[in-house]
Amino acid sequence: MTTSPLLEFTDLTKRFGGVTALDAFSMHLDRGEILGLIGPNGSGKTTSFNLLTGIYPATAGTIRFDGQEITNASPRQVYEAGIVRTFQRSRLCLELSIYDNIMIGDTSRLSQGLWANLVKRNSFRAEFDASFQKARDLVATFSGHLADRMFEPVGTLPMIERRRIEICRALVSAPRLLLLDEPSAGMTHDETDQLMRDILDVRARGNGLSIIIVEHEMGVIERITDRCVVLSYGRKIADGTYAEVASDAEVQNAYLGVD
Ligand SMILES: Nc1ncnc2c1ncn2[C@@H]1O[C@H](COP(=O)(O)OP(=O)(O)OP(=O)(O)O)[C@@H](O)[C@H]1O
Repeated sequence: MTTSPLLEFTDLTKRFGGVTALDAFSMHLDRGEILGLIGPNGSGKTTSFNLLTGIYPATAGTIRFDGQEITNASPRQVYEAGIVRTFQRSRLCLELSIYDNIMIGDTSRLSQGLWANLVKRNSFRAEFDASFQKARDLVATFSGHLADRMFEPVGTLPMIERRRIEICRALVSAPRLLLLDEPSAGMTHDETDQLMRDILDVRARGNGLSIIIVEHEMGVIERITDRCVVLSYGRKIADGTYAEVASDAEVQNAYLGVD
């Protein structure tokens, strides 16, 4: 069994002109771990996700995933390595169905192009049925009644269900690392509570999934994370359990301006 970290940042640095968004940030994520990446506004959390997923190149430093260096890999290479993300703002196509939205996340879904599918109807049908079943099974693990509405447009669903669909879209490619960017944004307290249960369920189902969650709701972080890394002005200022980092003087100072 491999015990090396699944993910490692070493001295990861990103400058945008004169702004240092990440400053020699080093951290690791263990296999199967749920890690909270927290810090005040502008501390570099989203930039970390953007470097990890190939949206921006790093100015310096390295990213290793499962023993391979992936610094500056393209978004496609990152996806193929098994890293997927959800976004702060919903990226669902509201006019499209639940099924369509989920299958956008699975680029392995159909092996042939349009013309081959028109000619070879039977093999297309078999591939379609398998992909539909896969999406439906995944949705059913979150919500039985949603699984019966796979062809309804996502725009008719409440926020919690939309978030679930986004998570299903991320999970349909069977990733090893799920990045959640503020999953509670725009949801009520009760919806957030349900979503936390969903996330813990996803992890409990196993498959070795690891999760990094960026979240401003500290109740969420406290309840679902195994460990937290705290950023302030692009620098790591604490690394430990929620209880440890919450009682750290530098963390309290960064959040509250308390000395
Ligand atoms: N594309 C960009 N161009 C210029 N500056 C940027 C860019 N992206 C981020 N920054 C700057 O980098 C710093 C870190 O921003 P980042 O969005 O990573 O913070 P964050 O911790 O995710 O904040 P929030 O909690 O508000 O989402 C900020 O000063 C931000 O203004």
